[in-house]
Amino acid sequence: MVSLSTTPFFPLTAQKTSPSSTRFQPKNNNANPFFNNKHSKDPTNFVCACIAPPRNNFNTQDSSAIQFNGSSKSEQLSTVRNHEDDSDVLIECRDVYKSFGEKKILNGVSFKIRHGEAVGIIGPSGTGKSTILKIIAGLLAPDKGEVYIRGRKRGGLISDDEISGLRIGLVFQSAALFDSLTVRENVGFLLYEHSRMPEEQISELIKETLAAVGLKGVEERLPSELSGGMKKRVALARSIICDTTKDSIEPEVLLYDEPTAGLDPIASTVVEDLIRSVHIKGRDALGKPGNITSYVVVTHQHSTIKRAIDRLLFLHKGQLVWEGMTHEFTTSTNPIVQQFASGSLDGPIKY
Ligand SMILES: Nc1ncnc2c1ncn2[C@@H]1O[C@H](COP(=O)(O)OP(=O)(O)OP(=O)(O)O)[C@@H](O)[C@H]1O
Repeated sequence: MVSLSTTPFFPLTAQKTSPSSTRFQPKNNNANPFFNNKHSKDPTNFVCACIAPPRNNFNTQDSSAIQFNGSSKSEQLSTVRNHEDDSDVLIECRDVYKSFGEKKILNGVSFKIRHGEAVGIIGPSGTGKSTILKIIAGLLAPDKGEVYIRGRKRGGLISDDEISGLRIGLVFQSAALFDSLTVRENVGFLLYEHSRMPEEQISELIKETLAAVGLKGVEERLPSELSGGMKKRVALARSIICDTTKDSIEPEVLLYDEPTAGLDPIASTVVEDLIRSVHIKGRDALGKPGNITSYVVVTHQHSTIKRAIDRLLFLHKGQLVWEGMTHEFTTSTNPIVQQFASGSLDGPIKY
C-alpha cells in the first residue's frame, strides 16, 4: 500500500489545488498543506510511495544494542551484536547519497529500521535528517544508494504502487492540515476520497481515532481554532486512521519530523506519550494497543529523545557517526555526541 506525505493513504500524486471532494467541499481555497512543508515550494515534489510484499517471520523482539566504537576521528561504527537474520527489517537505507545543487547533504548513510522499533534521528541542524526521512517516505530519490522496503529495493517514487506490504506515513513538523477543512474532513480526507466506506462509518472511525489521540468534540472545528499541540494531534490522527473494511491491514511505519518543535514542555510530553501510545507496544487513550509497527522521529528535544525513543541514530555532516540505545547517549565518550548532549560550544561540531 502506498503512502503519503502526511497520511498513509495519501494519493500518489499530490494535490495541486485545494482538495475537491465529491463527499465534502472546502470552505475556502487556501488549503494545500503540502505547500507548508519546510523546503518544498513545488507541490509536484509531493509524490510518495513505498512498499514491498509482506514477509512473514517477524521477530518482534526489541532491537539489538548497537554502539559506537568511541573513535571520533574515524567516525567508524561498530556493531556489537548483529541480528542473526534480517527478516524483521522493514526499511533499510543502504549507502544513501543526496546533494542539492553543489551542496552535498547525505554522504553514504546506511541503517535499518526493524519491526517494533522506536528510532530517533538526531544531529546538528542542516545535517540531512529531514532529507533522509523524505527519502524513506519516497518524497525524494537518493542520488546514489538504495532504499529497501521489506527487503525489496524501491525503484522510484510513485512507481512503486504495484507493490504492497508496508505503509509509510510522514507527519510533517507543521502538521500540514488543510486550513479550509474541518478536523473531521482533515482526519478522514483519504477515506472520504479513496475508500468505499459509508460516510457514517467514516465519521465513527474519525471520532474513535480522535479519541485515541485524546481529542474529543473537535470534529467540526477548523485548524485555525486549534492550538499548535492540538494540530499535531490531529495530524497524528490523520496518519493512523485506516480503512478498517480492508481484508488485511498492512504494518505501518510512521516518520515524525520534529513532532514536538515549538511546543511547551507539557504539550511536548502529551505528544511524546501519544507517539508511544499509537505504537504496537503502547496503549492509546481508549486502552487499545496502537497500530503503528515502528516509527522514526527526527528531533532536537531531549525530552522527546528520552520519552519517545529507544534507539538513536546520530547524523553529522551527512554521515551516521554514532548509533546506540537512548540510555547510552548521555554516557557516550564520543566527543561529537558529548558536545551535542551538553550543548557545549567547544567540540568538533562547528556552526
Ligand atoms: N529541496 C531542497 N532544495 C534545496 N536544498 C534543500 C532541500 N531540502 C533540504 N535542503 C538543504 O539541505 C540541508 C539539509 O536539510 P535538512 O532539512 O535535511 O536538515 P536537518 O538536519 O533536518 O536540519 P534541521 O535540524 O535544521 O531541521 C539544508 O541545508 C537544507 O537547506
